[in-house]
Amino acid sequence: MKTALVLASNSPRRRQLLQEAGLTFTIRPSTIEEHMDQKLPPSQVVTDLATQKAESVPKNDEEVVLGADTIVTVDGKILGKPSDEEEAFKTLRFLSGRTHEVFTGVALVKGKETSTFYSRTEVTFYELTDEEIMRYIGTGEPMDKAGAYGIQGKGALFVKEISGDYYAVVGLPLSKTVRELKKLGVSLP
Ligand SMILES: Cc1cn([C@H]2C[C@H](O)[C@@H](COP(=O)(O)OP(=O)(O)OP(=O)(O)O)O2)c(=O)[nH]c1=O
Repeated sequence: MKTALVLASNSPRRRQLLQEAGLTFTIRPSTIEEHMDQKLPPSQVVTDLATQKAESVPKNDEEVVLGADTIVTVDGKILGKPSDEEEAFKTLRFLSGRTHEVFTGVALVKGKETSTFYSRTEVTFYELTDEEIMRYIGTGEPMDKAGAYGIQGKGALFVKEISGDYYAVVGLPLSKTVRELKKLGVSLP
């Protein structure tokens, strides 16, 4: 019996990345409240949240459930999704002209076993003017994204340098995920 993949996510980006990789899967989004403990290391924050998401959805014995979480950190401060435009502005001001880290955690649940891994990517932004930030916020792009930007969208214009997995910044370390899924019996058709 082939193992089927379930994506425990509402994120259109995660869906699209897995589709583009050629995987077939069912979407069963998790509805957990995301609570982050700012005192924990970011790698643990993202793997914990990914685990909570993946373990919260129902599955059968032939299914592997994938949950993921992405956060941005700078100076030891964790930045999730902005709650409003003002917070998006403050976040982007904060990220302007400096290097931040993007952590994405992934959890894969099969039967009673949960395995996790994470990816860390460094992203450096050019100096941003207030006008540039305001114009960007006007596009609506920052509001559902960690760190208030999307590297796959107009946020790309802020990026001076990136070191690590681009796809992990978008929301899923794709090549690593496909490799780990293969070990659990989920393979490309
Ligand atoms: C930094 C960055 C984040 N993001 C997104 C990826 C994630 O979808 C989002 C962070 O929020 P998450 O809480 O990781 O995910 P989500 O709420 O969108 O989806 P779900 O919990 O149902 O899986 O930020 C981008 O799309 N581009 C970027 O450049």
